[in-house]
Amino acid sequence: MGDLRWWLTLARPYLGYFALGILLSVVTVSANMALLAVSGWFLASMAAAGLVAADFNYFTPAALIRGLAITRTVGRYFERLVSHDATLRLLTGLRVWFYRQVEPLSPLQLQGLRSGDLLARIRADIDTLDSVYLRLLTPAVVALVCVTGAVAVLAVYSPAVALVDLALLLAAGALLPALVERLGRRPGTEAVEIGAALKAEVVDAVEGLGELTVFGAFDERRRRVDELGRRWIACQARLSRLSGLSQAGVLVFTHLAVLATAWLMVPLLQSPGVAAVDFAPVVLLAMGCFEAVAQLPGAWQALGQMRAATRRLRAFEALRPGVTEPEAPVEAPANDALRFVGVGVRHAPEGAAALDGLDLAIAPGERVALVGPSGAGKSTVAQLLLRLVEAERGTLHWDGRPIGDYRSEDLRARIAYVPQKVYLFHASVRDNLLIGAPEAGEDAMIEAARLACLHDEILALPEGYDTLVGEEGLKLSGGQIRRLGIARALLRDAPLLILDEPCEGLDNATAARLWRNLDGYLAGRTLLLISHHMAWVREVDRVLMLERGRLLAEGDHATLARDCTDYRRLAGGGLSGTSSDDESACDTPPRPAELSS
Ligand SMILES: Nc1ncnc2c1ncn2[C@@H]1O[C@H](COP(=O)(O)OP(=O)(O)OP(=O)(O)O)[C@@H](O)[C@H]1O
Repeated sequence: MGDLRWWLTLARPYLGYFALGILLSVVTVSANMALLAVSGWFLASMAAAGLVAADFNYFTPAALIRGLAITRTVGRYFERLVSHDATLRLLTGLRVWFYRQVEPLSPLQLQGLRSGDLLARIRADIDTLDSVYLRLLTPAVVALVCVTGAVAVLAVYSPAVALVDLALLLAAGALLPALVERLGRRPGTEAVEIGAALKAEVVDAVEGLGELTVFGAFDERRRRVDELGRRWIACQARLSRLSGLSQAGVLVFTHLAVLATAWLMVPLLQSPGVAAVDFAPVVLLAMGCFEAVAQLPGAWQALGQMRAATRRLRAFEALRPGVTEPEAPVEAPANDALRFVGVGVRHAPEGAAALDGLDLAIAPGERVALVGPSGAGKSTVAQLLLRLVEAERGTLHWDGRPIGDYRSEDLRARIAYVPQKVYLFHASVRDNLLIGAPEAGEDAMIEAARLACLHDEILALPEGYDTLVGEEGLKLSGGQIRRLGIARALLRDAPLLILDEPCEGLDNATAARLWRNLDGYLAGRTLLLISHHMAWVREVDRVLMLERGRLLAEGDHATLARDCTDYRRLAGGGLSGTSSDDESACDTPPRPAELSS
């Protein structure tokens, strides 16, 4: 009931269309029932008049029959038109609702969902819900109205006939659906869940096709897809069998009603007030009533699927955006003075802290490198600045104000970010470059590509800047993808540049060239470099070393390389003039305060 209320709230803007569609459905089904009854009466009356050679005005009933036939056809046409229109509007409304639930969520909150599963929710689950109107509400209202009307007409001839038919109609329109709903609940729920898992598995397998082939894991994955496919088909087969049986059940009740009505009508034909020609219309009307309930078992059978789809969609209602926007935001920051005071971040409520009381400061225009072992929390610092995660404790000040005072949009506008994994869209090189700066001109784009040491390689592609990069940049090398990500960020012309592992996949000569280009570009900008590439780290103003979410040491590269064992161990062979295994110089790492003093 709660789910139906939820659905009705979402469908409120379209209730007028639904009401019109249902009204047209009632008119169509009523016209059909009346057509059967009037035709029966007409044929019987014509036959009776023929037997006794009496005069019979057949013009009026013939006109009525024609009128009912036209009403039925035209009614069906407009009913389909209106109900399809209403359904498509509802689909749009549901998709917009779903998008509104997902949009404020951080990409990190959606990471737990497989992309195929998200696709299944936005497509198949929403499609399932559109049938609440077509398959559930409309047949239920039509059955209620038409059966009430028809039984009232039957009662005029014989209360006994009306009662018996009502009982059989209840059996076909209420008892049978309840039974079918009970039996269809489990396969219906499973069909939705297994269908979604199947989509997710197939999308995952296609995305990881390269790895599966190289590691010889393709057959195992195919076996899993086959298994899910088999289970899904089994659910569908059970649902189809149930659907066939329920339709057969409606037919059985229809024929029982015809037999019972005929059996009860025969003795009544002797009584005054009932004419012999009434036999055919009463029996045909009793039969026609079942058209109104015929769809109900199927509708109730789909209830299990509808409930499962609703549950999967409503799961998003419980998700709150990971980052809250201020009610009264202040002006965007004027500079990039950043100060972390005791900042703690946890990616999952029950998970370990990614940042655990981090204290650090970055001055506007400073070039800072964030180093530390894997999992130390370096990327989390970038995610905090990008407002993808929120600190659970401590404060992060930006231009002297807590970060939560600003609109996320304003902060992101100040940042050019190259993530650890650069994502390329299946579009041209140009489109991928312009994502962060759609207004940028051709010259600015080429300049950014030059700075990222990519321009010549783009020109060598078959269609230069118009070459399609393929799914996730399949047609480019790892180093090219990374430099495209860098060029895209540089084109944004933002005052704070955050580079997360920018040298990954680059040879030393290209990395050196790239740094020389960046050196000029960075004038007047702030750089936060997250890197294990010592050739770049040694060039920045200050190195901040993190470990387990805390600042372990800070200073310039030379000082750290001289005084800090952990830094030397981390830098490994990247330190010239310092032996990485000479650990005697700094047995206990200097505290940040000692180093910066
Ligand atoms: N989306 C996430 N959900 C749950 N835990 C996460 C998530 N992202 C990071 N973590 C955890 O937070 C901690 C810090 O991760 P982070 O990515 O910031 O480390 P890092 O220093 O950048 O590591 P690397 O050098 O390997 O990129 C790690 O323990 C990691 O497992």
